[in-house]
Formats: sequence, structure tokens, C-alpha cells
Amino acid sequence: MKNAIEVRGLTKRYGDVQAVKGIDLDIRRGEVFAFLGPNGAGKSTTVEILEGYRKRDAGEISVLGVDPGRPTREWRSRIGIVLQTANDAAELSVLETVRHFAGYYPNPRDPDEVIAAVGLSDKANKRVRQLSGGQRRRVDVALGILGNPELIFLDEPTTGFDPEARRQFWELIEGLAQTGSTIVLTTHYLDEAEALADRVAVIAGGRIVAEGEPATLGGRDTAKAVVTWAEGSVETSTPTKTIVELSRRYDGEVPGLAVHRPTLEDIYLKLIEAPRD
Ligand SMILES: Nc1ncnc2c1ncn2[C@@H]1O[C@H](COP(=O)(O)OP(=O)(O)OP(=O)(O)O)[C@@H](O)[C@H]1O
Repeated sequence: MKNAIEVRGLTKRYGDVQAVKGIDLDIRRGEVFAFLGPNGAGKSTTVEILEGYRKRDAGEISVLGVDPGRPTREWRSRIGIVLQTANDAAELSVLETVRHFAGYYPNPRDPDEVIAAVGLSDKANKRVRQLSGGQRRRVDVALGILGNPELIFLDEPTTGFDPEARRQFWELIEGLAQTGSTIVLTTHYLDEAEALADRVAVIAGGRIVAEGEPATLGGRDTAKAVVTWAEGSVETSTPTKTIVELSRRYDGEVPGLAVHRPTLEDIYLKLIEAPRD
């Protein structure tokens, strides 16, 4: 089986709200895949259906070869889930917490090894309550990977992190990806998606409005560049030529020269503002 996840025609309605309006999706094994989209777009609904925690109205879904609408214990043990809310086994130490949860899995990883993998070895005997927010999040990830999952879901994993903690967390995820796990994350941080994801899907209004590699999403790689300098700016598909001409005009150094290509955020903001219905 090449794909870890296959989705065809997924829909979900809550009362009057059509939260998911027909999503098709393939996520390959070993891939890091990110869902992007504004608040209320349908990301959590989609992910919770894939995790087997929410019923769908219609559509065909396979997650690791199983329909998540009929989850089995064995299937659940192959999936790791890191939710938005931090765990609160606060009075236990990190090691006690990890050991406790290891008891729920048929073939758990070694607790010490998992604690080392998330960079908490020197905090193993500290109470979870005494850890910083970022460190607690690492405990969440430790619990998410404890069962040796083939597929890991991470919901907004770095919300509230300082920039350094975020970078460290990215390294942790990259390390997990290198071990061959499939990783599905939701995030509101475009730089995070760019740093981590092999592919992203932008969900807006219950549909996937764009899907692809961060570098090429929405025609990003072929979009025109904007050359700006102290006295003007021009949009062009041949910025090097423009700069050569400017350099001649100024007889050398061009004052205030900058070349701007669309960032993932520029593309994302355009994608989600386009009319959809
Ligand atoms: N349990 C529920 N009952 C009723 N409506 C819901 C429920 N859960 C979600 N919705 C609605 O479905 C739509 C999609 O919500 P969802 O949580 O999937 O969005 P999201 O993309 O995950 O948003 P966020 O970025 O804020 O987490 C929203 O309009 C939301 O109000």
C-alpha cells in the first residue's frame, strides 16, 4: 500500500453548517503533510474523521488500509495522536507519565528512549507540572510516539512556543520523519509548513483550494518577481534583466535594491480570499 491515507468525496455537516464539502486526498507513506486554512475551514473536522474520532456523512476513507469509521484496537495502536490540549498528569514526573501510558500499548517503545528522542532526558525526573509550556508539549509528543506509530497526527503542535523552542521542535519532527513515520499536521504557521511539510493542502470553506509542495503551491515558483529600489518598483518575470538595466542606469550600485518573490504566506492569503461557493 503506497498511500497511508486515501480520501474520496468526504463530507460532514453539523446542523446548518456544511463543515466539509467534498474532500479528495492522498497522503503517501513516509510523507510529512500539513493542513493549512483559516479558523473554521474544516481542518479539525477532517483530521478527527481520519483519526476515527468523528463520524463522516459520506465518502470513502482508508487510513493505513482501514476505514476509520470502524476503528479497531489494533489499528488505533498503529496511530499516534498529539492533540491541541496539553496533557495534565501534572503530579507525575516525566518518566512516570511516559511509563504509565506505555502500559496502554501492545508494543511500546522504551520510555527512556522516547524521553531522549524528545530531548527531555535531563527533565525525566521532574514533575510535568514544573515544566515550561514547550517542554510539556514535548511530553505530549513523547506520548504520541510511545506506541511506535506508523502514522502521527499533530494538531497545531507549536502554538505558544518561543522561536527557539519552535526550531527545536521542528528538528524533533524532522527526526521522526527520517525514521519513516508518516506525519500529518495542522498549523497556522506558514513558515512551519514550509520548513516541515513535503506537501500541504490549503482548506477553506470545507474544500481543498490548493495542494502541493510548499515551493510550488499556487504557482509560487512561476509567479512574477517584484524588483524595488529607492525610486520605483516593477513586477517582472525577468528580474535579473531588470537589475542589469537598473545597474546601468545608476552606473553601478542600485540604491535600496530588493527582489521580492511571493512567500508561502502571500500565496496562502490569495488562495483563501478567492471566492469559493
Ligand atoms: N461539534 C460541532 N458542532 C457544530 N459545529 C461544529 C462542530 N465542530 C466544528 N463545527 C463547525 O464546523 C466548521 C469547521 O470547524 P473545524 O473545527 O473543522 O475548523 P478548523 O479548520 O479546524 O478551525 P480552527 O483553525 O479554528 O481549528 C466551523 O464552522 C465550526 O463552527
